[in-house]
Amino acid sequence: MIEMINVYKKYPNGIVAANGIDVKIEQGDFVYVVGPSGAGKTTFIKMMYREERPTSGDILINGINLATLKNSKVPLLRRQIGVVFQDFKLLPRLSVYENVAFALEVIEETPKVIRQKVMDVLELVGLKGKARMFPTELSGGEQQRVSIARSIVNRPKLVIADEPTGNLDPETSWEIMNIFKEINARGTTIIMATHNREIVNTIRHRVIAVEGGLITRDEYGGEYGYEG
Ligand SMILES: Nc1ncnc2c1ncn2[C@@H]1O[C@H](COP(=O)(O)OP(=O)(O)OP(=O)(O)O)[C@@H](O)[C@H]1O
Repeated sequence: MIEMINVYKKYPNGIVAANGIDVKIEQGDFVYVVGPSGAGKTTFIKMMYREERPTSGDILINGINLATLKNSKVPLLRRQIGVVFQDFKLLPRLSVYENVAFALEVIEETPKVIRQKVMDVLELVGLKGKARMFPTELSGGEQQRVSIARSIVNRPKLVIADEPTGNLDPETSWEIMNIFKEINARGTTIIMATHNREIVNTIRHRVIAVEGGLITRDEYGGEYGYEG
């Protein structure tokens, strides 16, 4: 379970990107975070994996308070949270297999366990046959599949995605959504910031709307509700 209590975030330039956010997200929820550009969506989700620290307030993830968590404990936290970005952030010199294995190797898994886990997730995302290829040899959709495989290889209970379909064509975006659906069906919480109105209005889930650093709407099965 994730809980934010009166979370406030002011950047050094004086911009307030979170202005007293209170929210609870239960294990297994699927949440879209929507809102206009500059509303504070990325800040909201960055605070959930401690990419940003709140200026004040508490952020509890399964009992761990991210507001006070020591920097030395952040790598351990990150292994429990999968993160997916709009621009994939794959390592260009590593193969598909190595990009995914990298996340496991840092926790000193045995080669046999690594191989099994990597091939299992590559199968889940439909890329088992492309394990030896390099990111530049893949389509955008395939690169996003690798990035999703990497995010779930440690079997995190939470996957956070910031505009995961932002660089993809509509058909590929639906395919990527199917993978998130599969991950969510296994009990993993998904928190996804998105500008994709069609997806939000078609595959209905909880919608948290952020505007001016505040949650202005929080609705199960809600609509996208913005023009942009
Ligand atoms: N590192 C930073 N330093 C200073 N200001 C920042 C920083 N990151 C974001 N901001 C500001 O905080 C506000 C919220 O930004 P944020 O990226 O969270 O919005 P967003 O809703 O994700 O926008 P978009 O949909 O365009 O990605 C904006 O005014 C932005 O300029």
